[in-house]
Amino acid sequence: MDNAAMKRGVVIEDDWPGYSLDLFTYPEHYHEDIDSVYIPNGVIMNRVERLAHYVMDDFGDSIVVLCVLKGGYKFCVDLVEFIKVLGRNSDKYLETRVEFIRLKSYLVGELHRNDQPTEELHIIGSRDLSFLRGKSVLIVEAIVDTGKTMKALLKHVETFEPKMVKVAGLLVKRVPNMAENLTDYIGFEIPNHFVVGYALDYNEYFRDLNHICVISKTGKMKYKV
Ligand SMILES: O=P(O)(O)OC[C@H]1O[C@H](OP(=O)(O)OP(=O)(O)O)[C@H](O)[C@@H]1O
Ligand code: HPA
Repeated sequence: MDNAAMKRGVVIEDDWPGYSLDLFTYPEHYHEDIDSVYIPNGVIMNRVERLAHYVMDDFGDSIVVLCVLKGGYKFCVDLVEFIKVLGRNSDKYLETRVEFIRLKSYLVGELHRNDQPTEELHIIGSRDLSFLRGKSVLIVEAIVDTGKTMKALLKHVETFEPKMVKVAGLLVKRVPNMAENLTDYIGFEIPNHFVVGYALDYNEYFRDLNHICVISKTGKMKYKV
């Protein structure tokens, strides 16, 4: 596989319908709210393990992992766990310090409402990132959609003069005017659908779903605010 293809991660094509819900287990109360299992949990986990290998190969002996809340928490936990396991089973140990950051979009004063991104982004957690100075930083984010969040965060992080910054995005959406080269480690490149699960939410619902799923019309209506 060439470098460019590897960089895109697992590419999920536009016509991928996902797996029938009957083939997997999931919380029964979401039965009407999701259309399909888009990426099963086991596939996510194996891909995260692969990304942990890439991270191990690229970084020296220590990193600061900057987890973007809330969506990034599952990916962050699993990625760091795989990095630790790899370290115990090889002659290289990558020390990880984990920090958290939360971004809030202002305009209507709320985080993403329904599935519509709002405009301006402000850091609301861990504003002072001076501990990043001179450090190797890995930003861990669940999804890069319009790329606005990541662009704003990268700009903010760079002001603290880290030694290097890389971005791990579990999902990158294929959207018009897709922001190229924001993400160094991509789990999956996905079509422009609103997805939930594996800590990704729709108005705070579905974070407790282990698979990544496509929300149904019923689900959108039911949890609309
Ligand atoms: O590329 P973008 O279009 O900027 O979208 C990506 C961001 O949107 C979501 O966060 P959200 O604001 O919904 O907060 P949450 O993770 O706390 O739910 C997601 O977790 C990313 O951080
Ligand atoms: O597809 C998505 N799902 C959940 N949260 C998101 N934030 C941006 N895009 C998405």
